[in-house]
Amino acid sequence: MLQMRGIDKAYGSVRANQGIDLDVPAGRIVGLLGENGSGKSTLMKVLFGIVRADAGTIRFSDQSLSAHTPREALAAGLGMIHQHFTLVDAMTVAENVALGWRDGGPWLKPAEIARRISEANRTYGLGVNPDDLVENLAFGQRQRVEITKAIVLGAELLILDEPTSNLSPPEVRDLLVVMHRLREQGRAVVFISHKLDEVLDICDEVVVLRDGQVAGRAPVAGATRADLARMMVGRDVTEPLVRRARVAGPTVLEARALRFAEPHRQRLNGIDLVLRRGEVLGIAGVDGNGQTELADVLAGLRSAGAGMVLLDGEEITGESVSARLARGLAYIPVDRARTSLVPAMSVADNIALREFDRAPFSHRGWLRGRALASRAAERIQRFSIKVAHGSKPARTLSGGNQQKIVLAREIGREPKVLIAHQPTWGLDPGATRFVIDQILALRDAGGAVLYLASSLEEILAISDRIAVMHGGLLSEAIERDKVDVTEIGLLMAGVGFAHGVAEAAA
Ligand SMILES: Nc1ncnc2c1ncn2[C@@H]1O[C@H](COP(=O)(O)OP(=O)(O)OP(=O)(O)O)[C@@H](O)[C@H]1O
Repeated sequence: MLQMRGIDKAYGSVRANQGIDLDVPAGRIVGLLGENGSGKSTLMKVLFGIVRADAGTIRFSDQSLSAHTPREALAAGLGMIHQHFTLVDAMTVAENVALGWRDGGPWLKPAEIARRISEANRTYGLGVNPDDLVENLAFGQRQRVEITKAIVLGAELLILDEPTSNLSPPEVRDLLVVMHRLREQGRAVVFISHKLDEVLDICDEVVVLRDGQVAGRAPVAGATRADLARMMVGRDVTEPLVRRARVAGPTVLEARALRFAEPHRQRLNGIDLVLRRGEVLGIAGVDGNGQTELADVLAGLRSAGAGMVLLDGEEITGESVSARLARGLAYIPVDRARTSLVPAMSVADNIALREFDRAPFSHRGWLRGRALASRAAERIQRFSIKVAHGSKPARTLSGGNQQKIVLAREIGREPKVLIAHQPTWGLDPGATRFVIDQILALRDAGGAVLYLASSLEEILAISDRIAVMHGGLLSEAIERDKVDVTEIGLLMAGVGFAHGVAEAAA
C-alpha cells in the first residue's frame, strides 16, 4: 500500500532522515521504533505532507505523492492520529467528524454522518456516540473519536503516534482490538511506540530507526524485547531494576482534607497525604481521576478550595509557585509542552528557567551567559539530550528530547520534594530507565518523591508506598512489599472507594 524510498530530510546540520525506505502492505501493522530523536516523527511528517523531504519518493495506493499538503494526504487516504488531538471541545462527535470533511467533497446530512459513525463503531468496535460533547469525553474516548473521524473520512492507512502513552491498561486493550479490526478489514497501520511489549503484541513487523537511518527491520514473530532494544540502541537496555531498601525519614510534604472544584475539571474531594524524606510515594490510577489537579494544587499552580498543604511542617497552602520552588519543591507537570517548557527559548535558558535570578546565572542584575551555557552543556550530557548546542530553541528538539529538558531542570536541581507526573511519557526505553534511576538516586540522597503515573508497572517498579486515586479521592498508602496487585487493580476501577460518603460530606 505504501512505498517510501530514499527519504532524506535535514534541518540545518541535523540529518533527521537519511535514505529511509519504508514499506507498509495492506492489512498489516508496522511498528516504527527508535530512540528519542531518531527521526520517526520526521518520517511521518514527510509522509503526511507536514514537512517536505529534501529527496525521496512516496507511492501510496498507486498514486505518487510529492510536494503534497496534509489535505492532499487526507484525500489520498492517509490518516494521522497525533498525540495532541485536533478536536473541538465544544462540539459533538458528529460535528467534529463533519468538520473534517474534505473540501469539495459531497455534502453529507447529519443523519448520514451519524450513520457512518455507527457503521465504523460496528466494524471496528470503537464505541463512539455521535451525540456526545467532546469536552465530556475522557482521553481514551477522544482518541477513539479521532480514529473514527479518520476512518469515516476514508483513511486506508492510519499513522498512530504513541497512541498508548496516556491510556489505562483497559483502554490499551480496547485500542489494540481496534487495531486488529483495522488489519482484518485490510487497512494498514503505522504504529509508533516506545513500549516494546505492545509492539511485540500487535505488530506484524518492525522497522527500527537509529540516527535518521534504518537500523533494522524484522518480522515480530519470534522477536523478543531484548532483540528490539538491541536494534534501537545497539545494546541491551532491559535489565531489571534492582531496588535497594530505604529508610524513610520524617514527613516533608503533607496534605490535609484538600479540596478543589472548578467547572469541567475533576474535583478533589478531601485528600489526605503524607510524603516522607527518602521515599517514593507512587500514586496509581486511571488518568483523569484528579491526579493533575492534585499535583497542580500541591505545586501551587491551582488554589485549593479547602484544606491545607504543609511543607516541613509549615503551612504553604496560600503560597505562590515561586515561594514553593524556593523552599525546595520541584514539579514535572503532565502537560509539559504547555506549562513547563518555553518552546521559543533556547535549551540552555529552559534549563535555567527556575534559577535565572540567582547565582551563578545572574550577578547584580546581569545574566551570565557563560554560566548558563556551561550548566546547559553539563545537563545535556548527563541527560543525553539530543541537540547540537544549548543555544538551539527547545522547539526544534524531538518530543522525547524536549521532555528531557524539563527532567534535567527539575531532577537536576536536587530538590527536597519532587512531584513527578508521568515523567517517562514519550521516552524511549533507555531514557525511561535513566530517569527512573535518577529519581531513585534522588530518593537515596534523602529526597521525597511523589510519583503519579497511569502505568501500574512503573508505579510498582519505583514506589516504596503506593496509593490509588479515583474520582478525586486517594486511598490509604500501602507499603510496596505488602501490595496485592489485584487489590490495586480493583481500587483503580473504583471498587472500595466510599464516594457516596465523601460527596455527602462535601
Ligand atoms: N523543526 C525542526 N527544526 C530543527 N530540527 C528538528 C526539527 N524537527 C526535528 N528536528 C530534529 O530532527 C531529529 C529527529 O527528530 P524527530 O522528531 O523525527 O525524532 P523522533 O524519532 O520522532 O523522536 P521522539 O521519540 O523523541 O519523538 C532530531 O534531532 C530533532 O532535533
